[in-house]
Amino acid sequence: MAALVLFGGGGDLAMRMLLPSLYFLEYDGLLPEGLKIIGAARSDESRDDYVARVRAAVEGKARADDAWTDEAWARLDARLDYLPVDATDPASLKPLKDRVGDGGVTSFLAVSPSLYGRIVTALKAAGLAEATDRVVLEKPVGRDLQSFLQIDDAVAHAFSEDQVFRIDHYLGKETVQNLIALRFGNTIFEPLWNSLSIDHVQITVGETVGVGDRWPYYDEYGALRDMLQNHMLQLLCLVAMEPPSDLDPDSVRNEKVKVIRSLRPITEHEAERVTVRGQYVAGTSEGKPAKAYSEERGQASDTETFVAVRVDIDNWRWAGTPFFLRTGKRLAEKRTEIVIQFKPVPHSIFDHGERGHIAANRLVIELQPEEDIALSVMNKKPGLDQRMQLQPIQMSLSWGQGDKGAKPPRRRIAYERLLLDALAGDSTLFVRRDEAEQAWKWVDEVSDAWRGAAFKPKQYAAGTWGPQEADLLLERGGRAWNTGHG
Ligand SMILES: NC(=O)C1=CN([C@@H]2O[C@H](COP(=O)(O)OP(=O)(O)OC[C@H]3O[C@@H](n4cnc5c(N)ncnc54)[C@H](OP(=O)(O)O)[C@@H]3O)[C@@H](O)[C@H]2O)C=CC1
Ligand SMILES: O=C1O[C@H](COP(=O)(O)O)[C@@H](O)[C@H](O)[C@H]1O
Repeated sequence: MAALVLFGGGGDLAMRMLLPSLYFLEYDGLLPEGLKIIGAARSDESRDDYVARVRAAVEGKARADDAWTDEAWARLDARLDYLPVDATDPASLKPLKDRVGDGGVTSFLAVSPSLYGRIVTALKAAGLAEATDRVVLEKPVGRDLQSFLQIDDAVAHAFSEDQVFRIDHYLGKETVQNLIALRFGNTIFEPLWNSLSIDHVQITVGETVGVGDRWPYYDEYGALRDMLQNHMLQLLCLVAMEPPSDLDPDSVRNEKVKVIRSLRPITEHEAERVTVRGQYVAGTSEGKPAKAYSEERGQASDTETFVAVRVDIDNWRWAGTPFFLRTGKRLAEKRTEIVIQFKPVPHSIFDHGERGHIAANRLVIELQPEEDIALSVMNKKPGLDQRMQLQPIQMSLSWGQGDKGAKPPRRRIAYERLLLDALAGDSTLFVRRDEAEQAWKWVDEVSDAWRGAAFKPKQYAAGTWGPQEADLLLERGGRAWNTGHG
């Protein structure tokens, strides 16, 4: 690959995530030799000004991680360039094509998704969609199935599927990949990984931030389309999928798509029982007063900033084991976790009141703020009590704690893994067209059900875990959201 072109290379995503990731890859000596990195946007900015902005964006992050060296920066600086282009206009792309030559270009579209269709068409016309070229698309691709198909048809007209890399940055997170290792690198979990042993699964992505300046985008999408359609369904797929026969991109994605196709549709009639929509009102977030969403937006809105759903997967492995998903802005904590709640023992031999209580085993896969996998098991309390007393203990399977005293590995930005894979042409951790299509189909059904049932968001105070209906969603089945850490 001769060049990586960041369309929208001066924007928020590029400056906060992509360019720092590229610096860290450079620091670790992982970028392909000779790769040029070109920022491309409409602003008439000089190379020097652009590079100075990149340095300002990268240096603080790298120093905070104790990973800044002048040598690594000099190597990245030597690769960097900037070209003012309107990516929707083939004529404007001509100088870029001349600059990168024929050695293969990866075009990363860090621009508004509304431009994707026109940009890929222009890339093809400008000779930047040849067999050796690739395109990386940020989420969200589309706002519903119809708009997704419209954009993706244009993409398919310019690039073949193996040249297309649809990013879901959650798939680049270390613990998400560790989930694959846990499930398929060990024998002990697989026999238990089904509805015979697992009572239910919870997936929580809690954020403390509000929508803030992003509301023009967010108000059109809401939590269902911004988070559930992509990140949360991807996590669900990795928990629920059958073992793929190998780690080939298509083997893994074939299994994921089967899961999405097995999601039980949510009907208008069911919407109230199995889904919760919420929107934050004023409250206290991380010790500070927080405005209501409608105040941030400047007027009332029916967009949900919180969603919780009971998802049933209609297949042999998961029949009878619900998956509960919840995500929202301005929640009580920034916490992302997957909880595998095992069934209780069928009969307790320690049944002497509270002291003999047996908590069912629980596997907690924490992605944020810490990265850890912890299994809770019951254990005997040490001592000579006549009646044996039990206590739950947490067994941490954390990857960082292997060598005692050794510095844990630097926590990588998810985009590091994904950029490296896109440059190498490995699409295992990217979303295939049919996966995105099926996910939009299911999400459209949820959205239609909400519309049909005139289902408005319930209010919740900023700094809480969402509307109380989200608790009821589990309480109805005698369950509760995980509140412990681990
Ligand atoms: N920011 C984030 O945290 C996240 C962003 N995303 C996605 O990433 C993408 C980019 O988001 P974000 O960085 O926030 O957006 P920004 O608005 O900050 O940046 C967009 C960039 O696109 C450039 N641009 C606009 N039109 C054109 C054009 N015709 N040709 C070339 N460049 C153009 C703009 O520069 P100029 O005006 O100079 O052309 C600007 O640099 C979106 O798809 C978003 O949904 C996804 C997840 C998180
Ligand atoms: O894609 C998105 O993800 C972020 C949350 O990402 P995380 O890695 O910090 O968990 C979310 O804030 C944003 O709304 C959404 O577009």
